[in-house]
Amino acid sequence: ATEARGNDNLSLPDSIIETSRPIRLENFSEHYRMMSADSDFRFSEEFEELKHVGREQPCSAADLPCNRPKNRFTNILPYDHSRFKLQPVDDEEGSDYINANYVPGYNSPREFLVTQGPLHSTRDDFWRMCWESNSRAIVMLTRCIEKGREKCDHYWPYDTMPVYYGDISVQILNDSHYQDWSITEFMMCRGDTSRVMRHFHFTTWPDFGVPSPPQTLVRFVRAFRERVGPEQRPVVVHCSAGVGRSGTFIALDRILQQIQVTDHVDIFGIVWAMRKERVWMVQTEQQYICIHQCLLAVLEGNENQGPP
Ligand SMILES: CCc1ccc(NS(=O)(=O)O)cc1
Repeated sequence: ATEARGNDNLSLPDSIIETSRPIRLENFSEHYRMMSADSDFRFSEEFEELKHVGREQPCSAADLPCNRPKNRFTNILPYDHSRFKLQPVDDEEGSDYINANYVPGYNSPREFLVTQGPLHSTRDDFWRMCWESNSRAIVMLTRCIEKGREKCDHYWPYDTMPVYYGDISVQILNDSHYQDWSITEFMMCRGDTSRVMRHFHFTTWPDFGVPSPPQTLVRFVRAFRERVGPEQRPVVVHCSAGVGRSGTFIALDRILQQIQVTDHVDIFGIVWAMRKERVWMVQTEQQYICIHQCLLAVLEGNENQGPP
């Protein structure tokens, strides 16, 4: 059985602390049974070992007085080393700042640009990030309002009239609605250049929770990945804080591609690598377990079971 491992000495470099725990796919079902026994005892232990990963890294740009109002949550700040930098505007202090980090995926070490749900005051910066990063896809994993609270600004047009966000115009070209998500195509224009940006909006994922049933998330990741290939452009991913649901989505996307080509999976290592780049990626233990449940459903061939 996997003994509880890890160390209490948090100053040890990653090279000494284990940063990966690969599991053979043929053993995954037994691994899940063992980890979930006794009320998820070993899942709790393993998730706890991720608690401090990355937390020693500075967030000095986020902490500048001119940038503090740009953060939706005061305790969810981007690490300096992996943050996305907007093209600075003249000598305007903080004009390169947005609460967003590059996070690795299966296809690239900077495959995803993970960010908070834009504020009304930062939505122009959000579109500038989409443009300046050369992204062609946005994954949104929250509703704008949940339980009466604003989780994200409605940063895109309500109808097919073009809307300017700073010097970028956005116009809805078409949209498709499904039970748990919608897919919209925008035309983005800046100066004489125009691009198509696709928006994948998952609408039934409760904050701090998990999709129910987990298979719904598997189906969404598949719907996303069959439309967005492994191209060399970052995918913008956000929820409200840009950590819990965003990290869970990225972990599953990476795993579903990896199991096509290898006979093992390292969920612990994937979450470790994400947390080195952005705080709290996969925020709750239930989200960590959900990733395992999604993989189990795929391996057991019932990813299409449960409510359609
Ligand atoms: C405490 C700040 C905070 C708010 C919301 C979330 N959830 S989310 O990252 O899935 O949007 C995570 C953290």
